[in-house]
Amino acid sequence: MPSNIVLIGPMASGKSTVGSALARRLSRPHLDTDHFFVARHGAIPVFFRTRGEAAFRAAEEKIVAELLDSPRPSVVSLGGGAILSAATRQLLADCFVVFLDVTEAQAQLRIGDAVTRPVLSSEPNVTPIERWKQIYAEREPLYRQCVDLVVSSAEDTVDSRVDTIVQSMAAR
Ligand SMILES: Nc1ncnc2c1ncn2[C@@H]1O[C@H](COP(=O)(O)OP(=O)(O)O)[C@@H](O)[C@H]1O
Ligand SMILES: O=C(O)C1=C[C@@H](OP(=O)(O)O)[C@@H](O)[C@H](O)C1
Ligand SMILES: [Mg+2]
Repeated sequence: MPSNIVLIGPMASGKSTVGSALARRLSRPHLDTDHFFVARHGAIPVFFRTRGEAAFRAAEEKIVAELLDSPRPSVVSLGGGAILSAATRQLLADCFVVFLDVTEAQAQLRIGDAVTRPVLSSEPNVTPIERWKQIYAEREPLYRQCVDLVVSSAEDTVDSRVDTIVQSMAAR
């Protein structure tokens, strides 16, 4: 079994939800980088407003590095933009990296009003789902660079996604 399993993908692809279920299935700790961020720095939308995105990315990079250095093999759910950091992408080379894909229609149902994800309201006159699409297009090459397993958007339930990840790891 690889040391850390890391879930990456766009906002609302299910990284936090699937990560939690996968960790339960494997009896591993679940480390969600956004939860650690909030515990250390407070709410993400407030941090974006007061400190800006560059400060968020720097703090996020530090938290990801700390969590990937955990002494116990863990399931780590990253925030959707964590792979923007070259240092983070480099650390992922030693992990089993799972990209959770999601369609625009699924994302639209799942992002809600986007208040908790400030990058979706960063452009005036662009709706959250339009912004989600733009960001996904910008980041997709980076996601694909890092990945060991792609879980297709056709695998729609949390349980089927967990099954696919466990089976793929067992086959290695
Ligand atoms: N496979 C799924 N089917 C239906 N809803 C899901 C699924 N995965 C996640 N969700 C829901 O979508 C929303 C976003 O999921 P979340 O795990 O927070 O995504 P991420 O961490 O990738 O942004 C949550 O409300 C969650 O309950
Ligand atoms: O994609 C992004 O830039 C972000 C994704 C969020 O996490 P989720 O992908 O878990 O929603 C969170 O880290 C922050 O709002 C920024
Ligand atoms: Mg999340």
